[in-house]
Amino acid sequence: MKFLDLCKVYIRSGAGGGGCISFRREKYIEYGGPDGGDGGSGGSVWAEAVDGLNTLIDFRYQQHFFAKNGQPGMGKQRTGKDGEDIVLRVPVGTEILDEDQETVIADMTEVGQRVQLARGGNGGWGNLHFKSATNQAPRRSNPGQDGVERTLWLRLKLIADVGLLGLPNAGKSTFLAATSNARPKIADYPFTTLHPNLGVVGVDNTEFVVADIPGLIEGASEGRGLGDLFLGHVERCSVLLHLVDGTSETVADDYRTIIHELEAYGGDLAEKPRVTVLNKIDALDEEERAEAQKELEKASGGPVMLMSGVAREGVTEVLRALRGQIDEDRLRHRPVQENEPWQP
Ligand SMILES: Nc1nc2c(ncn2[C@@H]2O[C@H](COP(=O)(O)OP(=O)(O)OP(=O)(O)O)[C@@H](O)[C@H]2O)c(=O)[nH]1
Ligand SMILES: [Mg+2]
Repeated sequence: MKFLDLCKVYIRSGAGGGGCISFRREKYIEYGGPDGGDGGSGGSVWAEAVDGLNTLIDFRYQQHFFAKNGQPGMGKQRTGKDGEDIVLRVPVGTEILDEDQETVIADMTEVGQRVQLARGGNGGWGNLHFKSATNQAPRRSNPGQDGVERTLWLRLKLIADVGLLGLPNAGKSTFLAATSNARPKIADYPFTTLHPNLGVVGVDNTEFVVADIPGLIEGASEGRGLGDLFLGHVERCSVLLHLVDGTSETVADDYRTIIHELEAYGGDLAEKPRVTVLNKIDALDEEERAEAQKELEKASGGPVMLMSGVAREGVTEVLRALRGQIDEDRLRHRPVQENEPWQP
C-alpha cells in the first residue's frame, strides 16, 4: 500500500439558489398575490474520520471537492431543492490545516467525528417573503448566497499506542511481523521500510496498535537518510519501543544516535516513556548478551530487555512491558472524575 501523509485539497460549498418572483395566476382570481418560493441552500463540505483507512492516498487522485448548488425557487410557493452535501472521508489521525499549513482547523482523532469545512450558501427569499401591508405585490427577491471556496491541507499523523524506533536493520519490521497481523517488508539492507506500517498486537487478551517507521540515522534531523519527518507518526504514541541490534559492535553509540535524533526533533518526544530492548540475541552467546546488555544499560541509565524477534525469544515480556506503559499513560491522561479522592 502506498502511503501519503500530506496533501492539498480544494473545496467549495454550493451557492444558495435564487429566490423567485412570481404571482398567482388563476382563472377567476384577480390580483393573485406573490407566490415566488425561496431558493434551496447550497450543499456544505464536511470531513469525517473513518475507520480502516491509514493513508491519504485517495486524495492524490482527487483534490477538488465541490458541493452542489441549491436550486432556485419557483412559482406556486415552491422552494428550490437543497444542494447535496459532500463528505471527505479521512483516516483517524488526520489534521486539517488552513492554507498556511499551520493553523489547525480540526484534528480528527475519533471515528465518526465530523466537522464542517465550508458551509453552503443560504437560498435567497422569493417575493412571497417580501409581501407586507403596504406592498401587496412586491417585485423583489434575493439572490442566493455564494458558496465558500477554500484551500486546505490534510496531514496524517497515525495514532498508535507504541512507536518503534531504531537504526535501519535493527529488526523493527521483523518485530511487527512476528507480533501482529501486519506484513511489512523485511530485508537485510537499510531503509527497507519506506513508510509507516501499523499492526495490531495482542497480549494477555488485550490489543494495542504498533507503528513501524523507517529507521533513523545520525543526522536524520538534518534530512539524512529518510529524514525524521516520520517521527510525526510516533508523536502521539503512549510509549516508544527502542530496538538496538545486538550484533552491532557499537550498541551504546547506536543507542545514543537515536536519542540524539529524538532530542533534535524536539517536542516532547525525548521525554516519552521508552522501553529499551537489545534485539537479535539469538545471534549472541551468553557472554556476548551479558556484555552488550551491560553496555546498553550504562548508556541508557535504565533497564534493558533482551529479545529476538526472529526466534521469538523474550517477545511476550516486551509486549507486557509495553502494555504496562500504555495503561500508565492512559491513567495519566484520564480526565479526573468528580469526587475522586486525590492520589499522588
Ligand atoms: N538474527 C536475527 N536477525 C534479525 C532479527 N530481527 C531482524 N533480523 C534481521 O535483520 C534484518 C533487518 O530486519 P528488518 O526487520 O527489516 O529491520 P528494520 O529495523 O525494519 O529495518 P529498516 O526498515 O531498514 O529500518 C533482516 O535481515 C532480518 O532478518 C533477530 O531477532 N535476529
Ligand atoms: Mg523496517
